[in-house]
Amino acid sequence: MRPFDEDALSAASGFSLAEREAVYHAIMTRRDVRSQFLPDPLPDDVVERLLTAAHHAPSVGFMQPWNFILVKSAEVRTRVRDAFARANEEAALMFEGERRQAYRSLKLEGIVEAPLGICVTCDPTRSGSVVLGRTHNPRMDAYSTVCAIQNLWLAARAEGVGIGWVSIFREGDLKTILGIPHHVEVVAWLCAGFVDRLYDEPELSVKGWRQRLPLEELVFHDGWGRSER
Ligand SMILES: Cc1cc2c(cc1C)N(C[C@H](O)[C@H](O)[C@H](O)COP(=O)(O)O)c1[nH]c(=O)[nH]c(=O)c1N2
Repeated sequence: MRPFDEDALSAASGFSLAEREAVYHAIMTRRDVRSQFLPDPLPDDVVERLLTAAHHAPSVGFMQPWNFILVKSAEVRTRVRDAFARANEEAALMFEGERRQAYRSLKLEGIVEAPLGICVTCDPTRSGSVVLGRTHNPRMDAYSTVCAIQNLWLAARAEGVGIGWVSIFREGDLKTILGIPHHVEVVAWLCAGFVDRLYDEPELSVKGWRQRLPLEELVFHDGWGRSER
C-alpha cells in the first residue's frame, strides 16, 4: 500500500504541504463578488496572468473554444448594465410572492463598479465540425469554456482580484453591444476588480436565499440514489 506520510505525499505530488493548503485555500475562499469592488484599474500583468490561467484549462479535444473580450470602457459597461437591468426585471417576475421581493432585494451584478468586464465566449467552430470528445454531446465546448472561467476565478482569488459572474442577460443584447458573431456563444460576463474583503460564505447564503447542501446527500455509490458504500 502507498504510504501517506507528508514526505511521500510531497514527493508524489510535487506540492509541499503549504502549497497543497494554498490550493484548497483558494478554492474554499473564492467568492462571487457583486459590490465590494475597488475602483483601481487592474494592472496589465495581473490581467495577463488571469487570462493565462484561463487558457491553461482543459478543453474537449483541446479545442480551446474560448475568447476573452476585455471591456474597460465605462460607456460600454453602462450599456451592458442596462441590458442586465432589463433582463433582471423579467427575471424578478418569474418568482412569486415573497420570493420575488427577496429576489429584488439582492444585488446580482457589479458591472459598472468593477473596473474591468470580461466577456467569455465559446466558438463551437474553433476546430472544425467534428471534435474529439464532443461527438456525442455538443455542450462539451461550453463546458470547456466554464473550466477556463473557473481557472481564472481561482487565480483571481490568489491575486486579490474579485470576480462576479453575471448571467442575467438576453444573449442577443450582449452580442449586439459587443459585436459578437452569430455563431459564437456568450458564456459569461465577469466583473473583475481588486477587493479588500470578501464574504466568508456565499452571499446568497448569508442573505438567506439558499444554503449549501450537505455533501453526503449528493454522493452516491455504484448507482443513482445509493448512499450505502
Ligand atoms: C454559471 C453561473 C452563473 C452565475 C453565477 C455563478 C455561476 C457558476 N453567479 C454566482 C453564484 O450566485 C455564486 O457562485 C453562488 O451563489 C455561490 O457563491 P460563491 O461563488 O461561493 O460566493 C451569479 N451571481 C450573481 O449575482 N448574478 C448572476 O447572474 C450569477 N450568475
